[in-house]
Amino acid sequence: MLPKVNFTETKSYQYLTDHFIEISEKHLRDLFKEDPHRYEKFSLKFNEILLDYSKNRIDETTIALLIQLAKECGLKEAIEAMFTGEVINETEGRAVLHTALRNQWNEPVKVDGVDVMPEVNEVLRKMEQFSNSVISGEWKGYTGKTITDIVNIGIGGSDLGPVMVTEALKAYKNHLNLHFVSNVDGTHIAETLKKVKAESTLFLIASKTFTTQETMANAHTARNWFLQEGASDSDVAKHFAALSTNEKAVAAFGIDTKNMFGFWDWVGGRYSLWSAIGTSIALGIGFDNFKALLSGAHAMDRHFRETEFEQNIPVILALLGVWYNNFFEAESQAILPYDQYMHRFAAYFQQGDMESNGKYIDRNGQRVNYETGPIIWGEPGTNGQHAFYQLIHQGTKLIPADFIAPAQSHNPVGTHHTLLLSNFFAQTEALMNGKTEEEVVAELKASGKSEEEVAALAPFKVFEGNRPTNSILVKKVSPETLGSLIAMYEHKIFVQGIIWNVFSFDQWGVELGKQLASKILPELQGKDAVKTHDSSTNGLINQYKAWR
Ligand SMILES: O=P(O)(O)OC[C@H]1O[C@](O)(CO)[C@@H](O)[C@@H]1O
Repeated sequence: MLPKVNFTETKSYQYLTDHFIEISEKHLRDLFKEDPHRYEKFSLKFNEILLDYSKNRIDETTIALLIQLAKECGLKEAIEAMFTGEVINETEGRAVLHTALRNQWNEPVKVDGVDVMPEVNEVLRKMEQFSNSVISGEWKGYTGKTITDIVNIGIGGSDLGPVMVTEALKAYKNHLNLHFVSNVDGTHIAETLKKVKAESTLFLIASKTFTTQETMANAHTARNWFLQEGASDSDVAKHFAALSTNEKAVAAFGIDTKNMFGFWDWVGGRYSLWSAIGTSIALGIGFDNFKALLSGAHAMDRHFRETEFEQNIPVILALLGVWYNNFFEAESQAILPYDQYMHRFAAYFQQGDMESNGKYIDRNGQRVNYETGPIIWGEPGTNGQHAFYQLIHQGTKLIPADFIAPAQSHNPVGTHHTLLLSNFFAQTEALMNGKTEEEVVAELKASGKSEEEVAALAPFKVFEGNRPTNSILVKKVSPETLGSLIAMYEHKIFVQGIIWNVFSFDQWGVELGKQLASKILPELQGKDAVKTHDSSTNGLINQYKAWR
């Protein structure tokens, strides 16, 4: 069982409330002037990842109090409860063990007294065999041709992780073309099918439950297309595989369960890229690279479980997030990777974070009286700079941001990487220091502007600064480092869920829309005018029916 503490009733919260008044009046510029050792004090290194969190609106007391808060909320016990397979997803009655999927040291992990590692290793072995045989060309399609294209059909956690990872690790890609179909909008599958040939395409139907409406609709369309292209029912086995926990539904769909890669109910959808859901990753970058991704995540798991909170990267990131969310009242958190390959990283953690901690009921079943999960957003630098950074620099909202960049590029073309990184370093410095009125006036005068012009323009050119950032500099975006980075954010989300006292591993909030859609579907299919809803919903449905 997880602790169920209201963090706003702890002693450390009270101290933090007083301390906040003091810190909120200070400018980061001054904090750096007062203490020239901030970087040494507020940076951490783990393997080839450096976290510099010195450009945050904190001092040593802030960190000490936040750590005290984590302790008062029972974080240590909670971490152990997760790693040891306790049923911490209480509303669904499940353990939470994505860490077992990447448990490369193979220590036993027990669920209901049974070690899950033999089963985990067995699925990994099957994924290895399968991906090797498809990549090598040993696996043949129904006309005897080798496979050239993989189409992963899944949504949410059965799509976002594989998409994000295969994009981030594109530099490691082999000859197989990867396609991902998620949206139930027929355009997504139709446009994908235009690009592939039935005889050389392998469809992976990725769905934990194997009941998700979008995925099932796309899977049926793919199979119908496959049969229309000249293949027969008996050819389906060579071209369709399932990644799922639901053997019965897989068989009912017509996929040979020999081609099924299983996982377990203790793997949450948004934490499932490490499981059989990662088969498209293993196919696209090879099993050894997939294994390296798991190793990187495992290394971060050990760091998270074994390191004192003061040096614990996910814990520190989480506590900084709580500091801004609950004291500075920041509503969102930006994730800004200065790496084009990582262009889906923020989108991936929109599900990871917002589906986990976007909850207003606490673990006692009570409505919370404080803010929980932030809005996560972001785009890769430098594109973001030319889109929304204006608001981060001079807007009225405080947007704490994580800047992520690799020191080495996979594409060292001319001076591109140096240009990119000069922006990475410049942005966090600019956000921290800003530009004072004095500096602006001096600059305008030096450019030959009149007194009047200087006075008129100056307010627009001033940057308050004092905008907090984390800089996460990695050596290179390798499978190991990416694995560690993903696990780092997963654990950050876990820590915040513990402090906010929410259940981070269920997602009841996505059910209502699904329920209503299934009620509306037959109404759309019928001819009669719809009168069963409010006037807005009726009006919209009936106009749709008139226009379609
Ligand atoms: O893998 P499944 O069962 O198709 O579910 C897909 C997604 O749907 C959700 O349940 C809700 O969006 C996610 O948590 C999950 O990742």
